[in-house]
Amino acid sequence: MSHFTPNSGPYTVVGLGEALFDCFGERTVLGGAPVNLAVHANQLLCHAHCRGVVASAIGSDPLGERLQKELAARGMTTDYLTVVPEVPTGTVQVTVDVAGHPQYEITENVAWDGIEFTDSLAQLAKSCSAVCFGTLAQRAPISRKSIQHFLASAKNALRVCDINLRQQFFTAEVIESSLQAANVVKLNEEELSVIGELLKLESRELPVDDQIAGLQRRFDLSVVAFTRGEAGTVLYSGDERVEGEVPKYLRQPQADSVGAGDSCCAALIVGLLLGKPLGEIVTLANRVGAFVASVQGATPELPAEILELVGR
Ligand SMILES: Nc1ncnc2c1ncn2[C@@H]1O[C@H](COP(=O)(O)OP(=O)(O)O)[C@@H](O)[C@H]1O
Ligand SMILES: O=C(O)C(=O)C[C@H](O)[C@H](O)COP(=O)(O)O
Repeated sequence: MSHFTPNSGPYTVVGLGEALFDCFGERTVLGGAPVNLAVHANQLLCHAHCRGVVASAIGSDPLGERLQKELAARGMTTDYLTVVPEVPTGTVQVTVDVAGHPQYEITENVAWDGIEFTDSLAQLAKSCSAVCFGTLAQRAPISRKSIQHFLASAKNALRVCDINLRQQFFTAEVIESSLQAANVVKLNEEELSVIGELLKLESRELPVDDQIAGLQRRFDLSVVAFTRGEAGTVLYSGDERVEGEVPKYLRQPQADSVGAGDSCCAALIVGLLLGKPLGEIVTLANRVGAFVASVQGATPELPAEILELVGR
């Protein structure tokens, strides 16, 4: 595949996988890459009667209830959250260095490890416009199977793999099958290097552009998004390589870059669905990512000047 042809909407963008709370000491905030992604896609698209949706599982506990309330407060459906009563809602301990870069300690045996492929998820898979998934939620077999089923059923959708390699929770096999199932991939330099090694890509010792060309040759990818923190995002599609200006937002005290990647990925998906040129998409992705990196937490309200870029 060299290009994705968007349909005319209305669009449903699904964040599929871990739904959890990021814990910064005593402060706990909504998190999980698929949740962050869906919240931002919902903000960017809701003016056009489109939506971001979280497909995950929560425990039968106060954090599970809070997760439902937080999504509802953002005007989002909780219909695709199943309850797994025996285990807790997911949590992640986040530590942030002086530059605002996070490190994650992800709790095991939690509700999002047990996402079942229910009839309602099967319907969602058939009807959604885009689904974003990663490797972390595939660490346990129940969720791994459901994610694979979902992707196999989402034949007409943009299937975006935000690879998000976390701790020891990935294998070469999961990376390989995820890249096979995807038509768009988002990754950063460290992830590119780990993937190159694990999949024994011939291009793994070459400069980044050549490594990405190697990835494009090996997998059927319409777009590769390469994220570089404050240096901004680069998009690769066919022979095109597009980068853009990275805006400067005043960094708030206590700012952290948690969620910058997820929000940037949401902007990428929205831009592709709306059929925007790659140059406009990279501008939007850089703005959204830079804004989220300048504030505390992963799911802030986006400013009007960003929403206007998608035609609000
Ligand atoms: N400190 C920053 N200043 C400006 N833009 C940023 C900053 N951090 C992230 N971004 C934007 O967000 C995108 C994704 O952030 P990054 O932290 O690189 O994601 P990932 O989670 O994929 O490693 C970057 O490519 C860039 O566009
Ligand atoms: O789900 C995970 O993988 C987590 O570790 C929880 C975090 O909320 C997000 O992942 C943040 O993701 P970034 O946008 O890459 O900063």
